[in-house]
Amino acid sequence: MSTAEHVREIETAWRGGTSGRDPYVIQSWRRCLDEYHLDPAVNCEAVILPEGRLKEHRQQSEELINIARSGLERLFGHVSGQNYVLLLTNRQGIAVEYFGDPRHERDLRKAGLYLGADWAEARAGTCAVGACIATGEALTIHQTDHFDMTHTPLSCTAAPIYDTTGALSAVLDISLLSSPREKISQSLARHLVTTTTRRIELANLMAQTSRQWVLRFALSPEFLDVDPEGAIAIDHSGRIVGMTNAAARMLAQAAGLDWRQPEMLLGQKVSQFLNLEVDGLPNLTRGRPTHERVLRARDGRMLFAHAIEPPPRSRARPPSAPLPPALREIGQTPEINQLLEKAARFARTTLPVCIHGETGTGKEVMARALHAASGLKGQFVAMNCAAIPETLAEAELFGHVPGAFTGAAPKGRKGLVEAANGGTLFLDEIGDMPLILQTRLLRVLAEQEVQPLGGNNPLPVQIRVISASHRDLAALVAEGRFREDLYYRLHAATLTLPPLRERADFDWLVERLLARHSPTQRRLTPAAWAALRAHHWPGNLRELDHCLAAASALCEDDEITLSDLPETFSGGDPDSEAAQLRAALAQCQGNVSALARRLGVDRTTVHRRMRRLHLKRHG
Ligand SMILES: Nc1ncnc2c1ncn2[C@@H]1O[C@H](COP(=O)(O)OP(=O)(O)OP(=O)(O)O)[C@@H](O)[C@H]1O
Repeated sequence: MSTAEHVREIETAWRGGTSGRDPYVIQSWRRCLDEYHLDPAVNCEAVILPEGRLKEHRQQSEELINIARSGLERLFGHVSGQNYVLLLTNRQGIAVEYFGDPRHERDLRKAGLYLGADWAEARAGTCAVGACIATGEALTIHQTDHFDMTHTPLSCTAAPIYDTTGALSAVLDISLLSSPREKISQSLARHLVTTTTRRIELANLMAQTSRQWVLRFALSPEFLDVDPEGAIAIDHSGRIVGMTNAAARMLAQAAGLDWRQPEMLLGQKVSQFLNLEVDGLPNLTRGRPTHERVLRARDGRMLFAHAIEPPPRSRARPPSAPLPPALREIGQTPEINQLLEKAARFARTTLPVCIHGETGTGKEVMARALHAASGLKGQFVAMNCAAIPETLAEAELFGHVPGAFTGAAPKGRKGLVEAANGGTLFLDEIGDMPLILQTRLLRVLAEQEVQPLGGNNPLPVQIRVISASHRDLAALVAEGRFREDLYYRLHAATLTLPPLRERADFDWLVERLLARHSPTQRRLTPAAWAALRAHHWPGNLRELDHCLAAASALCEDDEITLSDLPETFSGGDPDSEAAQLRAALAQCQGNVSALARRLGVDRTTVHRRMRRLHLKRHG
């Protein structure tokens, strides 16, 4: 088909002319023209994200990739030798996992059948991943079904993967660079992807469920125990707390509801949908023959069911779930790990969290990680209470209506509280918040609504507040400079970050920050390592970050030496006792015994001097 013919066909279909295409193809063409304003006459190359952005997307999808991997490997095994490529994309349409024949890597990359490819409909036009995200259904976009002529050689089949709350979380796509002309040739591909996504969802439900019953079901008894169609997680009171997409469709059909409204299903009693009470679950376990484990849905359909009992609660602490990826980035010691496990538990709640720690210890980084791990859909909005003059802070936080005060924005302005609606409001240096603002903030938190300055209509808001301070807030309360009621409201949960000088993962942090600042792999010489380890780090991670950024900028080859470090390390005042001792320590590569031998004193003397001069011990 020529480009002109293709464009003509799209235009005819857009005007409502008859077409032999599947309705979902026509609907996607319409979206491309009406919503994304794409032009079918203009060819666009496949978009592949740069390494850094791909890494972010992969980190966010890490848990899913791990659960999906064995299903993907198995599927790739089935189709190997037939030139199929598998892509797992996130819900934005970015390919975060890829299985393809390395011999065709160049062609696959060019066609966008590659890791990091962006298959969002708004950018790629009609394509299987994009249409699957838009419709939530499995489908095939075959050759000239594609909107953009760049993609018309391809045949792509995609199926959605839903999380246990019924939200679309990923798409599995199986594609061919070249395929037979008939679209029907891809029905087996469609069957394979839907089977795989169903199994991935089942595996995900099992992985997410530890304290609930799981009810698996099938329409016929033969495959019930080995390959069920769907599954539901049920809590001890008989309410549905998780489900696969096939289960959501079954439940919705049973009650005459729409499966696309999972909120109508989650939290409901299972007895609303099936002739089953929670007490009946033990009768559906494996101990009973499959053909006797029969249930009837409220619409009269018969189902075969398999109930899996929650594992008994052991007295010992259960092994902790893997940390959300955003939190894993923060540190590596057993102490930090304990803190991160605590943070992961807080992240799953809406409790206000107060983060303590000296300046630069990573309080904002922790707040952002908590937000990322919370799954909240709204934004992360930060305000530094110490940086904004008292006169402006009120309007900044709560917004204002037009003409609310002299100098107000003519159209009014949305405040940070409103911007954070549905997300997280991070209040840094909360101890510096003026008392009048504390009173207003308390009212917003108590009433869950905000009234912009000069306005009469309060707006309902749902925000999660994370606050941080390097000051002793309890002391500020005692001095009457911080409201006691606000203090208790913000301190539902607390996290305290250790100063850098106390962190045993210092070397790990240095390596990570170095990688962040050096495009190429850079090493530190032993003397530079020793100088860094010996430093007292009053500015904590921020100071370390800046120090390594400066050293990376100065360093001309792939080795950072003592002279690349800021002057304080190589001894700004070479005659000062601290500088001399630091330099001598660095020359001995941080080894206190070696230094003691060299100075002709014993080790305790060296240690005493180091303590006095705030020098840190090697390692
Ligand atoms: N876990 C970490 N790994 C690497 N870098 C980090 C980590 N935590 C913080 N940093 C870096 O340290 C610097 C300071 O972090 P952040 O702003 O979160 O600290 P803070 O405690 O909020 O500071 P302040 O008390 O001044 O508000 C930033 O450059 C950040 O990138």
